[in-house]
Amino acid sequence: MVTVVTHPLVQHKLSVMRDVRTGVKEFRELAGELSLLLAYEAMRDLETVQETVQTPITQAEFPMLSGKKLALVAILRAGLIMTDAIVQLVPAAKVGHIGLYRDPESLLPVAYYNKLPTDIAERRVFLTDPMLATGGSAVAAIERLKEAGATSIKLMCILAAPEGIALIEREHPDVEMVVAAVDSHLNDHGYIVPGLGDAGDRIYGTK
Ligand SMILES: O=P(O)(O)OC[C@H]1O[C@H](OP(=O)(O)OP(=O)(O)O)[C@H](O)[C@@H]1O
Ligand SMILES: O=c1cc[nH]c(=O)[nH]1
Ligand SMILES: [Mg+2]
Repeated sequence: MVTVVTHPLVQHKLSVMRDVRTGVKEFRELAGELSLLLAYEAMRDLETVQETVQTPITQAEFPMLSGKKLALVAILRAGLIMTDAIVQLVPAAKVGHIGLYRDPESLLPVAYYNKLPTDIAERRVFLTDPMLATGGSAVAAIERLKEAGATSIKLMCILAAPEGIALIEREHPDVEMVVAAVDSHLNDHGYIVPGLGDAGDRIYGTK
């Protein structure tokens, strides 16, 4: 299942990120802001329980977060910008990192790092990567998470291609996706069209 966050604030920020004239500083800031807005939607179904709170006026019952604890997992590099932002909203969440880069010729993911919270099986996992293109990187990351025992995984992306969404739905139908937009298609180099270019390079200024 995929949820597209159509809120005008999300769409405006994404449109500015797409603009080739948007520089590193603004791109990073927008990616962080968009991540917070996506997390607001992705975490909509977090469980709460009524707890007694003493306000300055009286005592009453109010909702507090309950249920499974959270883990934010970034697909390196680009996913880091998202977890760095989202952890501000959920400071008790543990953060994991899965290092993958996409081989430019084969477009297949190459793994170089894996560090996950040891109790990930007991946590709700929010996996972040700004770009879901062929879906190969996200599928590889989900496999690492499931091998480590994760049973509740939501994938958060800024931009997705139909090809990537179809692959996740086929390989991991239990993984819900929350994205800001679904673009038209992939070009011959596996880039999302119209897209926003190479997210990692635009975040870190490496090209
Ligand atoms: O869906 P896919 O076809 O696998 O492509 C998407 C992947 O490509 C980009 O990472 P990249 O390999 O450029 O690495 P980086 O984050 O280190 O820049 C992006 O951040 C995703 O991880
Ligand atoms: O369009 C794309 C596809 C993969 N990775 C990116 O950063 N951008
Ligand atoms: Mg990557």
